[in-house]
Amino acid sequence: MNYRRVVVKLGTSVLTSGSQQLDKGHMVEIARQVALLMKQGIEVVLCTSGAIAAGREHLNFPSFPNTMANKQLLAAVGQSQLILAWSNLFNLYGLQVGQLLLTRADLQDRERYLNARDTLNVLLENNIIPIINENDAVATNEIKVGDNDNLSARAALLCDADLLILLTDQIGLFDADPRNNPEAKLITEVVNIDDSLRRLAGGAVSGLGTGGMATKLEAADIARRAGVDVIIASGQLKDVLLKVAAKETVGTFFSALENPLENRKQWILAGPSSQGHVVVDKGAEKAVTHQGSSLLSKGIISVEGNFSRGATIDIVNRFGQQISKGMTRYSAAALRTIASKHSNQIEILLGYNYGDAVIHRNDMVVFNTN
Ligand SMILES: Nc1ncnc2c1ncn2[C@@H]1O[C@H](COP(=O)(O)OP(=O)(O)O)[C@@H](O)[C@H]1O
Ligand SMILES: N[C@@H](CCC(=O)OP(=O)(O)O)C(=O)O
Repeated sequence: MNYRRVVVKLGTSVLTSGSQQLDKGHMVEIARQVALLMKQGIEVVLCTSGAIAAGREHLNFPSFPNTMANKQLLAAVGQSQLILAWSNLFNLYGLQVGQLLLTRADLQDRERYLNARDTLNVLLENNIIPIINENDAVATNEIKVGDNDNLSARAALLCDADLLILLTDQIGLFDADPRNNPEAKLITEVVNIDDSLRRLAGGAVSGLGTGGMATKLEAADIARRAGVDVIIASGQLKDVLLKVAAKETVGTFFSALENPLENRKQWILAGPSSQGHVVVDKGAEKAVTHQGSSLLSKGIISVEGNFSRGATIDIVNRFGQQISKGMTRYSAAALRTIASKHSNQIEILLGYNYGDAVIHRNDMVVFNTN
């Protein structure tokens, strides 16, 4: 099957070609490839980093202290330069762009999530290239997605893409960080994203980038669970986007999972940030991860955070590993009262009952932790 709708994420490392400023020569090369994909009938969404780098360049590399306010200043200055550059470069190919600046708060609220989805769709239907970045100028840590790898995966879900291409400064994911390990080997295909793979990706981050390969794996995990193929490849590889569209083997490929999560679970995975967590015992861990069960109060050992009923929380095992994320039917205070108690005690202990399941199976996403 040919790709129909593609999200392309460009890291700072690609936009600057490893320098301290935007490499417009390289950006025009990306614009050329996108224009050719569109001629082939493939719709393209760009998720572009580089606002902060562009801000530094535009202000002639000021020696500001590295505070949140100064980063927001750089992003505010740089984002306008970045979108101007993209707009001018796409105009060379007769194409128009539309800008979407998002934060986690926009994805957290289901209604705003659906609004962002409508905007993306209407831009694409009108042959306008959506250009997405995090709204760094207004985002505080609490409402940030935080890195554009995760943001691009969420964009892929929002617009129902069938492919996410993460372009970076390496030719793909290696079995060790190639910067410190010359023996590192390229992994051409990933079948399972598990803890042993995450350990390979824990390493360094290039010059101005955020997150390294760890955030690319998080992004790949979110996207493929929603039925989106993912490729990590080099932004410097000649005709990289055309090669991907022609199904040539490039970089590291993650095939979409065969049974993608339904829309509601995709949103649980990609939308709200977790407000807290419950630690569960061995039996509950097994029931949730291997038996397709809901989480019951009996298996809860402890509760962290101060969340309300309906909040999204993590389920964590005794070793601190996250095994699941879902929507709780009980507040943190209520859970502290009913933790480790049998479901038939809920009404007696609380004076009300929202059901036996603390997190119902239909409201939870389970992770692979091997
Ligand atoms: N296993 C790995 N394979 C490839 N790169 C890795 C790995 N572990 C860490 N890295 C680092 O991740 C960097 C890319 O991430 P990042 O700097 O955030 O780029 P971008 O700006 O493209 O998002 C690479 O330059 C590399 O040093
Ligand atoms: N939103 C930020 C980029 C954050 C980010 O994830 O950077 P990168 O790892 O280079 O993709 C910016 O525009 O500078």
